[in-house]
Amino acid sequence: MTEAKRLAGEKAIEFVEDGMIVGVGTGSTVAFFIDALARIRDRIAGAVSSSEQSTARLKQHGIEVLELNDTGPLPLYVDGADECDPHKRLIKGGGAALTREKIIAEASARFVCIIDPAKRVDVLGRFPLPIEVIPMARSLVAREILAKTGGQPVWREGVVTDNGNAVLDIHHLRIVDPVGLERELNQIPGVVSVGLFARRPADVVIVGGEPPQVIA
Ligand SMILES: O=C[C@H](O)[C@H](O)[C@H](O)COP(=O)(O)O
Repeated sequence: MTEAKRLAGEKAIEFVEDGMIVGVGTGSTVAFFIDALARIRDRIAGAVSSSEQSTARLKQHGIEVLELNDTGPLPLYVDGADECDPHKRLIKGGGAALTREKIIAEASARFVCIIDPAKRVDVLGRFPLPIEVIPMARSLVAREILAKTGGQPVWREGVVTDNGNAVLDIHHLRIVDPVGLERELNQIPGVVSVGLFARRPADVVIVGGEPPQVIA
């Protein structure tokens, strides 16, 4: 799968145009994108990063990292996913970076999602759904989710997000209405963000392979 991730990450470079500020996601697939971006760093105006991990890699490559508050809307966001359905709706957050990823996806005109073929599913939910929560609300949110969805919340113990919060992973969900579930879970007090990208799905999905498949 590593090779498929590399092929997807490198293909996404074709969406980068001269002078762009590029939104950059998080994860092992995005790492290949960042490495490819480094080869054209003189042609871009900088990057907005979704995590401390990606910021470190961007800076190692000499790519300037800018603040979203300073850049305003972005033309392009490139990020991976843990699952992707046929409508380009996603589960994200396996690396606990979901909140900043969601913010940058929302701020971007075009969201290009880069995945390996194993991430494709017909119905979302095989991958446990990550939820970022305010630490003091962890048990409350877990109880509400159990009651509302029947899914099994599991605390990702020891993990603290870049925003200082906790993560719950919801197992055993079969997500037939991703937009509705995203809306419902977002309303529970203490939820910071939900790793469902359904209201704002990807615009383009690149599936790594020889050759990569571009689904627009
Ligand atoms: O929080 C992490 C992100 O949502 C990642 O984009 C996602 O987990 C996919 O990561 P990877 O490319 O390592 O499979």
